[in-house]
Amino acid sequence: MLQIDGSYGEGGGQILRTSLSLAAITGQPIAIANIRANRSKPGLAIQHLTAVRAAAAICQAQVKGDAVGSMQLEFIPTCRAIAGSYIFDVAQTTGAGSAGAIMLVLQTILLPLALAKGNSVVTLKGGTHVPWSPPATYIELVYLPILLQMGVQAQMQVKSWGWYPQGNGEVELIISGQSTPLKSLHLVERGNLQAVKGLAVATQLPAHIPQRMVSRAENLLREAKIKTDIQPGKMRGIAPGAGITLVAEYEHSLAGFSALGKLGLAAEKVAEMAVEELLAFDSTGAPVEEHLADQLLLPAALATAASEYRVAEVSTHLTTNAWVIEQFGIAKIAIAPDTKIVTISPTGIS
Ligand SMILES: Nc1ncnc2c1ncn2[C@@H]1O[C@H](COP(=O)(O)OP(=O)(O)OP(=O)(O)O)[C@@H](O)[C@H]1O
Repeated sequence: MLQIDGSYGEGGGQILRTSLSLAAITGQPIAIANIRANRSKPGLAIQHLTAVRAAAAICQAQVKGDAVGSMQLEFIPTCRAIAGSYIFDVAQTTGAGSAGAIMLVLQTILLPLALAKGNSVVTLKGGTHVPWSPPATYIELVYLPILLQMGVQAQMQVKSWGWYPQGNGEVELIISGQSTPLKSLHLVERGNLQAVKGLAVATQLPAHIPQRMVSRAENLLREAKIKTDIQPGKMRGIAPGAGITLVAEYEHSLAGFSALGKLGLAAEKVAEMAVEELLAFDSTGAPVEEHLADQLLLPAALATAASEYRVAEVSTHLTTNAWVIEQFGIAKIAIAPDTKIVTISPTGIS
């Protein structure tokens, strides 16, 4: 059984999720200790427990330690991931509604199911746009399009938006499984910034809220001489909420920046937060932003050939995720401190 130390580096939930994905892909039994040891409330939170249950369902794993607050987990797959129809609902994990981040659950099972034979339809219920996780719009407009370049065929539709704290959002994910390895990724040069696209959304709030986010973002970006195409939308959701995701479309790359509204925060301010992040990233010249940087390691480690990409920032999420992947012996990962080029050399899955 492979032993993983959950307190390594960042010591957060990603160590668990990447380990679960790799266990479901390789069939490798794992034992994780010190889960989320570096967080103020360590151990499995609802989102993480839902990810454990989801990963266990797709590879029919035997699991010990799957309880809220648990800092130890044993996860023994009885097979590699199997395509099928699945429903994962954070409310079923808790017995009550929750805004547990379902995009992190999605990322746990996506690659195992994409590499399985046959198609999968997955419904996920919970928080779709919640802090400290990729918003569903980011997954749809940035993460999945980049994965498509690597050969991962998956479409996602947000049926209902789930914000913190009520959650109760819903997405449907359709994955065309292929049982073939992925193509490598080369994002060292990004080319010119062609346009900034995006989506500003509100649920159960007046239509002027998304419109004001769009106007403010477009004005700021036009001042910076950037072409824009940002759409406002009034969407379905059980509670009031608002947010914006902007996508910088470079010739060879995509980068996403999101901000969430909250009571007392002007719609214009939400737009400004996302634009500020985008402009700061643009000035780095890098093709890959901080969040995508850690999220691309796993698909790159599963590719047929070496991948390389240049990142704006070397985060502890990036270095920690690289360490987790190396524990499974499926890739060697190097991060050059001067050029910030990440090189992933897959060694194959036995
Ligand atoms: N605004 C964002 N856009 C895209 N991705 C994001 C954004 N914010 C966070 N992420 C991604 O969400 C993931 C969060 O990982 P992290 O280890 O912090 O896990 P966590 O399960 O949320 O738990 P923890 O509570 O332990 O921090 C990372 O992959 C990070 O890049």
